[in-house]
Amino acid sequence: MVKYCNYGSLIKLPETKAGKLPRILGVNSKSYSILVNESLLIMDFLTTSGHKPQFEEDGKKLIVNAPAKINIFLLITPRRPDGFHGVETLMTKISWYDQIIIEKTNKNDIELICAGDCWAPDDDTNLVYRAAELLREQGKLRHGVKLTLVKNIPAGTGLGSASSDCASTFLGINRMFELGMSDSEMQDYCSQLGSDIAFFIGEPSSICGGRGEIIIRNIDISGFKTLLAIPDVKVSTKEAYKNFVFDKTRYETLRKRIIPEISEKFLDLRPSMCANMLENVCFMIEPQLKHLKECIEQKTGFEMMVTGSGSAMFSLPGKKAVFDNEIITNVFEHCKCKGVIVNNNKW
Ligand SMILES: C[C@@](CO)(OP(=O)(O)O)[C@H](O)COP(=O)(O)OP(=O)(O)OC[C@H]1O[C@@H](n2ccc(N)nc2=O)[C@H](O)[C@@H]1O
Ligand SMILES: Nc1ncnc2c1ncn2[C@@H]1O[C@H](COP(=O)(O)OP(=O)(O)O)[C@@H](O)[C@H]1O
Repeated sequence: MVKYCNYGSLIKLPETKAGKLPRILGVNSKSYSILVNESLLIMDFLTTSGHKPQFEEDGKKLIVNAPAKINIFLLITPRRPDGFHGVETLMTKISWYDQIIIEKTNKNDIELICAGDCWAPDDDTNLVYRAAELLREQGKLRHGVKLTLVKNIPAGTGLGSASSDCASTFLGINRMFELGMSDSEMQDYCSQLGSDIAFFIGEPSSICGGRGEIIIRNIDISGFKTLLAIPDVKVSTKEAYKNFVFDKTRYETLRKRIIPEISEKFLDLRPSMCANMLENVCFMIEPQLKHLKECIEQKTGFEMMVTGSGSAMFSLPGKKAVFDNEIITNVFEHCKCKGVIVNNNKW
């Protein structure tokens, strides 16, 4: 069976034992094949992902598009008494989406189906399930609901897809069941389930503080295009924070450079606004990512930076730069990594 999708083509290999084969199985000039569970995924080295609306209706189904994010800057402060680190971050949503399809059912429970090219847990640890469960516990959701998660964005890449899926589930259930919850009510629920979930309820770009759950202010960012590198490696957020060592001098230097740059409400993003205090930890956990960054930078001339706790990286080459798809495809083929070109998300 071959399935075509924007992330690649999926060929089911029912006889194959997943653990016995290498991760990258073959490479040609436009694509490469890797083994995911028991399926062979044929990936184009470079794809583009365009803008989608937040909600789409399909008969009785509501489709919610859940955008990924990048952290333009991510400053981390020392561990707090509650075990979390403080953060100061500018997050912006991008035009690459998972989807949550919501349907009413007559059964008095929550059903979760995981579909799409990428893995997500298909049990009650999935943040899509947990959002619906929390609304049931709170007495807000009184119907049965079927939730189908179409997972296009790989987890553990710092693109926030699990968090976005969760926020989108609150938004979708609120809309479909006419619960009348305000954004701030939903953001309170989001904060109970994770640190950077509340951001996805709100505006396209925000500076967030606290452990990530406090939206300090929204910022209008002018349209941008960014090149994402999506390595075939995951980095756990928990592991990244566990290994983080606070460097006061570095924090103060970065803060002095970045904060004056973002004093205005309307911003043209520039590479000088980018910094990520988790990048070194990410490279310590997965050293091949540092080599990958160097490889892409050397071949494209674009500076790449890790988003969140990694493993994905992005480049902001500036307004006038043009991405030459053929050159980038060659670079990603050489560096054995997937690239996605995306825009800013408009909502
Ligand atoms: C690093 C960031 C940057 O935007 O994004 P991702 O890389 O995950 O996308 C976020 O801070 C991630 O937020 P989120 O993914 O919601 O993390 P959570 O589920 O709340 O936390 C997972 C674990 O990371 C640690 N953690 C998380 C946030 C924080 N401010 N300090 C921490 O020490 C805690 O050990 C926690 O148990
Ligand atoms: N809807 C979901 N999609 C993917 N992963 C999920 C989802 N819900 C819960 N998870 C869990 O969250 C982990 C990914 O979280 P995290 O590392 O913070 O992601 P990211 O770095 O991509 O933002 C997964 O390994 C998985 O255990």
